[in-house]
Amino acid sequence: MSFASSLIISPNVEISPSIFGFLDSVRDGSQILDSSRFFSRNRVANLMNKKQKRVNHSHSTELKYPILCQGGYGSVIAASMVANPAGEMAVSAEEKVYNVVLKQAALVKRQLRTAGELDVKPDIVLPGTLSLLNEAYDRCGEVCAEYAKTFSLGTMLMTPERQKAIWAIYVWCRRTDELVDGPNASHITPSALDRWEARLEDLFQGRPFDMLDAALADTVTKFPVDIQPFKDMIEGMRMDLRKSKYKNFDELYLYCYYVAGTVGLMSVPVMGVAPDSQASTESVYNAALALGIANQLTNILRDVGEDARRGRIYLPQDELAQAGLSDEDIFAGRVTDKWRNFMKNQIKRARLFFDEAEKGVLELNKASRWPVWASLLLYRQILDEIEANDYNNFTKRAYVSKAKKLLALPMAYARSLLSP
Ligand SMILES: CC(C)=CCC/C(C)=C/CC/C(C)=C/CC/C(C)=C/[C@@H]1[C@@H](COP(=O)(O)OP(=O)(O)O)[C@]1(C)CC/C=C(\C)CC/C=C(\C)CCC=C(C)C
Ligand SMILES: [Mn+2]
Repeated sequence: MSFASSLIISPNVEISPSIFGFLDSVRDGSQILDSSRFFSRNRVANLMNKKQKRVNHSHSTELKYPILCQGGYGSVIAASMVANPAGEMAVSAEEKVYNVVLKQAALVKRQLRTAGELDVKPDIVLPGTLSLLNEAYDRCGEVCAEYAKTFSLGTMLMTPERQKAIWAIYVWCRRTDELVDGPNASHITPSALDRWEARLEDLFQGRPFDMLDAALADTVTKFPVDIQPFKDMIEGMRMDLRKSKYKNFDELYLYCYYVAGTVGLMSVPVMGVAPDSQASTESVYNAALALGIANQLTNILRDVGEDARRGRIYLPQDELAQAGLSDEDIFAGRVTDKWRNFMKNQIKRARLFFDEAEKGVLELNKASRWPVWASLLLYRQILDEIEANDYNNFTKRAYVSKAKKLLALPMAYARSLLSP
C-alpha cells in the first residue's frame, strides 16, 4: 500500500502520507513507568459496599460473574477482589474493567438522551474540508481492506456513516498496535506512547495531527465515542513494553481488556443497539467486551510459539504451574499430554467468552451485525484449528483457510438476520 503525497490542511496540521507516519518521530530516550498504578487499592469496606450495590443493581450486572464461574472456572478465572501481600484488598482486573463498562454504557445513554435519540450528528461543513475528509475516510477504508479483508467486506451493509467511522477506529487501533508490534517496535519507548496519547487527546479536541487522525476526529464528533477505551488501549501497549509474563488470569484479563476489550467498547456506540432491543446497554457493552477478550485469548493461544521465540509468555504462570508446566517447557515447545490438557482448559475458557459475546451481537443494529458475526466466527474457528493441530501451537500456526473464511461470510450474514 502506498500513500503518495503529504497534504497540509491547515498551517498547523500536517497530514502524513503514511499510516505509520508517527513512527518516524518516536525514536527517543526511554522513561520507565511505575507499574503500581495499575491496581488502585481500596479499603475492604468500601469495596464490599460497592460490590453489594452492583449485585443489587440490575440483572445486567450479574452477567459477568456467573459466566466466569461456569464449568469449573470459578477457581481459574479471577475472583473480583484479591488480597495483596500486605493483607489489603485490591480491586481485581475484572472489577476495574467492569467499572469502565458501566461508565461507557452510562455515557452513551446520557448522550443519546441529550441528542434527542439521534446517534449520528450532522456534518459541520467548513469550506474545502469535506473533500479532504472524504479522502481521509477513503484511506481508512483502504487500510482496512488491506489488513482485514473479511471484516472490511462485512462492513458493506452498514450505513456509510457507520462504515466510515468503524474504518477510522480500525485504523487508529491498527496504528496503535503497530507501534509495539510493527517493524519499528524496537524504537518505541513509554514516552513515545505518551506522545501518541497526547496526540489522541488533541484529536478528541478537534486538533488532528494527520489525515487519518482527522477521520477519527470527525467520527468522535458524530458518534458518542468516549476517549477512555482509546487511552486504555495505549495503556495496554505500555504494559506490553514492560511485561513479558503474567502471574495469573487476573493480570492477563486486564491486558486483554486493554488491547482488545477496548475495541468492543469503542465500536458499540458506532454500530448502535437495535431500536427494538430489550437488552440493557450494560449487557450489550459486556458482550462487546467479551468478544474482545475472546479474540485476544484466541490470538494468544494461536501465537504461543511465536511469542515464546520473542521471550514472551502470555499464559498465566500460576495455571501453568498447576498443570505441571514450566517456562522451560514452553520455550522448548514440548507438546506433551500435560500441555494438551492445559490447552484444553484454555480453549474452553476462550469459548466461554465467545458464548457470552454471542448474546450481545443479536442486540446490535441489524445492519451492523454482519462484520461482528464474521469476526466472531472466524476467530472462534482458530480454536478448532489448534485442536486439529493436536495442540501444537509451538511450530504449527493455526489458521483458517481461505475457503473457510469465504464460507464464514454468508454464515455470518445469515446469523445477522436473526432476532434476539
Ligand atoms: C465490527 C468489528 C469487528 C469492529 C471492530 C473493528 C476494529 C475497530 C478492530 C480493531 C482491531 C485492532 C487492530 C486492534 C488493535 C489491537 C489488536 C491487534 C488486537 C487483536 C485483534 C486481532 O488482530 P490480528 O489477528 O490482526 O492480530 P495481530 O496483530 O496479527 O496479532 C485482536 C485479537 C482483538 C480485536 C478485537 C475485536 C475485533 C473486538 C471486536 C468487538 C466488537 C466489534 C464488539 C461487538 C459487539 C458485541 C455486542 C458483541
Ligand atoms: Mn498485533
